[in-house]
Amino acid sequence: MTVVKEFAPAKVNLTLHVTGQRPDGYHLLDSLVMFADVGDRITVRPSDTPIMIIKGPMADGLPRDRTNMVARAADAMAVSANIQLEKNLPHAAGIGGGSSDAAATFRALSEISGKPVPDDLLAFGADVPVCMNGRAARMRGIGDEINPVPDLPALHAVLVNPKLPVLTVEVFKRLRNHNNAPMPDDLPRGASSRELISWLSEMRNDLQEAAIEAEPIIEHVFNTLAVTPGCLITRMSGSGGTCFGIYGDAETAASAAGRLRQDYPGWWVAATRLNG
Ligand SMILES: C[C@@](CO)(OP(=O)(O)O)[C@H](O)COP(=O)(O)OP(=O)(O)OC[C@H]1O[C@@H](n2ccc(N)nc2=O)[C@H](O)[C@@H]1O
Ligand SMILES: Nc1ncnc2c1ncn2[C@@H]1O[C@H](COP(=O)(O)OP(=O)(O)O)[C@@H](O)[C@H]1O
Repeated sequence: MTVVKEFAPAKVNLTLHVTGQRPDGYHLLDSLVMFADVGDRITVRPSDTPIMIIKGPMADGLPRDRTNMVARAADAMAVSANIQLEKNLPHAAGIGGGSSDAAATFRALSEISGKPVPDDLLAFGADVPVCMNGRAARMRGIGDEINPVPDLPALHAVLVNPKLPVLTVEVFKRLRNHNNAPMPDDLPRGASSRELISWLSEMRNDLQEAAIEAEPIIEHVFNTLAVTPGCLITRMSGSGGTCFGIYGDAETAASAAGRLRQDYPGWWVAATRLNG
């Protein structure tokens, strides 16, 4: 029997500039996005009845009905399948878990059925188009303008989430400045990792203040990461609460992650490579 497996990587917003707001309330963004080597896993098998099985360390609390992003993607494709979601990423965490799951489901169902994925991926969430692409990209518009940025160096990072959900809509609601400067036109393509990190230090996540207001523990997560040995830069991803630190090599990142796990057993901590 055909079995298709797809990886749904965590999305990391290295930068997230909010540059305007449309009359319908949606915000214009300018974001440099990379994808991690940690993520969820989707396994799809043909089945006469649609089945969704959710397991994995972060499965608790996820919707198990047809509102789950995996089920939404399957229903939109009108492909009956047995879909297993191994949930490894925290949810409502600013790392696009639901969007990445939807994108992986679209890819897998397209492969088993031969059907194309829907044209309007944005209708499933502002992060779904960039997750469908799955590679480092500059994301603009409200998430619909995706330009691949192929020549970035890989980065060694630690992702930390305090396991408190942060709702994206609540963060945007608290945002006071809706018109901030975009990133420079030219991104540091072909840069070394040191050069990229130095460039990032001039960039922002414009949602950070609003996210901390919504969930003050994010500031603690951020400050805790910032003082881990070898941490070169600390940022928040998306609308939070996941923060990340970047390190010079995989060993330094792994040792920071080990220390954080020991000190904060209630937090989700992952050492990861962000792929360029
Ligand atoms: C902020 C970002 C940055 O990558 O990441 P996350 O924090 O979700 O990971 C995304 O734009 C989120 O994408 P996604 O989580 O798919 O958002 P959606 O479900 O489409 O929107 C949730 C709510 O966020 C607000 N929203 C979202 C995107 C956008 N460009 N402007 C907005 O104002 C709207 O209030 C919307 O109702
Ligand atoms: N497969 C899924 N994985 C994660 N969240 C999902 C999924 N399906 C539906 N959701 C819902 O989507 C919301 C956003 O979750 P997620 O995509 O993880 O966060 P974020 O938008 O912060 O990146 C949560 O409230 C969650 O309950």
